[in-house]
Order: sequence, then structure tokens, then C-alpha cells
Amino acid sequence: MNKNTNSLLSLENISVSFEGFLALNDLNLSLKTGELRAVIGPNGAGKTTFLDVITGKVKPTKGDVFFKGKSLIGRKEHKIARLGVGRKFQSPRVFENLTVKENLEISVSTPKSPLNLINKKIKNDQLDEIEHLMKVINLSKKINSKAGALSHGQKQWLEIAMLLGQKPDLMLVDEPVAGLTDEETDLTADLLKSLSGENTVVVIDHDMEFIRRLDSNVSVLNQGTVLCEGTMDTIQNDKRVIDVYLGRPEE
Ligand SMILES: Nc1ncnc2c1ncn2[C@@H]1O[C@H](COP(=O)(O)OP(=O)(O)OP(=O)(O)O)[C@@H](O)[C@H]1O
Repeated sequence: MNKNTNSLLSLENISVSFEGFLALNDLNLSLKTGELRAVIGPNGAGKTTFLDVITGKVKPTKGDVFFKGKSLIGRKEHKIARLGVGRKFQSPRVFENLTVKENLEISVSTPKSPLNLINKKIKNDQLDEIEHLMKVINLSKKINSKAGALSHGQKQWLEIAMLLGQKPDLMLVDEPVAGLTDEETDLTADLLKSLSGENTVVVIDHDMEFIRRLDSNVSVLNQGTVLCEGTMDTIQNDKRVIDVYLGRPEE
């Protein structure tokens, strides 16, 4: 039974064992609809495994995951995606030889089929949606550019828009600013921040300036469990977080 009935997502007492090694160890974490949540932690803390459990890629050895009141345990990855969980991996996966517009056409087309694109069966409301998405990611001027010609940051934003086009109820975004310039990093934070409220978003990253700019609640993972949760100011002043992750400024 889902204990957190107000939550969109809740992981309850989740453990994952890889041949006896506990990558997740009794992890509890829940999210409300419309929330933006950052998840940070040292290398090997279990952040990727946490996402893998939600998407059904990894099966927990213990515990339960509830999404929209339904248990996700035992469901196949594509079924979980169909239930409304969307994931963006670290490196952008856009179609480089297609234009920005064509990439977005694929993401908003239903059912997803290249034939829909070839036949130009894009409905008016889908065209409105594409226009809206291009404004969200500020790429309206690049509408007819090949995705392959975009900067790394612009590709990341295009892929975020493609994910948005699928209208998931939950977006999982894995290290979106790795390799981005400082300016692109700030713009990515502002973009993700602007999505909260209408969208529920989990962002994993190591870049603390980026996490601060998200201005969201932060969950700190360590050794497969949640060490601390709260605002950036709260977690930055938490002795346990300083000890295991942030470190102390050099004297
Ligand atoms: N398939 C696997 N088999 C064995 N051990 C694994 C497997 N996947 C992950 N692990 C181990 O589980 C632990 C958690 O890994 P995970 O990738 O979730 O951490 P992370 O917080 O995402 O780390 P990073 O910040 O380096 O990406 C690590 O010690 C990792 O070596």
C-alpha cells in the first residue's frame, strides 16, 4: 500500500544488491506533483541506480516504488515509460541529421512513427506545441538548422524539449550540464526551474553552482541511502554532507 498518498512518486525502503554489494540501502524518497528535486552525492552513492530502479532497468531486492499510486515493481521498462516516466540520459540523443523542427515533430507525433514524419501528418495542435517548445528552449531562430550543427548545450535543451513533447508526468534528467559552458549551465538551470510547477522533474548533477541556481529541494545520497534533504543552504551547512561530499574550504 502506498503510504505517501500525496506523492507522485515514492520509493519506500528500496535496496538494490549487486552480487551482495548494496548499491541502494533502504532508500526512502518521495516527490510531489510539480516539484523540482535535485539529487546529489559522491561518486558511487547510488544516483544512477536510483534512476534505474524508477525506470524499471534495475529490479530492487527489497522495497516498493509507487508512481501515481501504482507499484512499479515488476513492470517492464517500456510499460513504465508509457505510464508517464521520461528519462534524459547524460549525453544528448537527438537525431543529428534532422532539423530542430523535425526532431520535435517526432517527439510530439502520436503514434511515434517515422511514417508520420514522412507523410507530414502533423496536426495543427502539434504544430502549436512545437512552436511552444522551441520558445521554451529559446531555439526558435534555429528551427531549420540541423540538430548536428547545434552547440552541446543547445542539443541538451533540444532533448529536454523532446522529452517535454512526450508529456511525461515525471522527468528524470541525468547530469544535463556536464561539458557545458558556464553560460549554458546557467541557462539550463533557468530552463529546468521554469518547468517546475507544470512538470515534475528530478535532476542529478555534481555541479554545485548549477544545483544552487535550481533553487529547489536537494536530496543528498550517500552509500545508497538519503543522508540529508532540504534547501541548498540546509544541506551545505549539514556536517554529515560536508564530511562525505562537500568537504571543508582549505584553511
Ligand atoms: N551493474 C552493476 N554491477 C555491480 N555493481 C554496480 C552495478 N551498477 C552499479 N554498481 C555499483 O553500485 C554503486 C552505485 O553506483 P551508481 O552508478 O548508482 O552511483 P552514482 O551515484 O550514479 O555514481 P556516479 O556519480 O559516479 O555516476 C557503485 O559502487 C557502483 O560501482
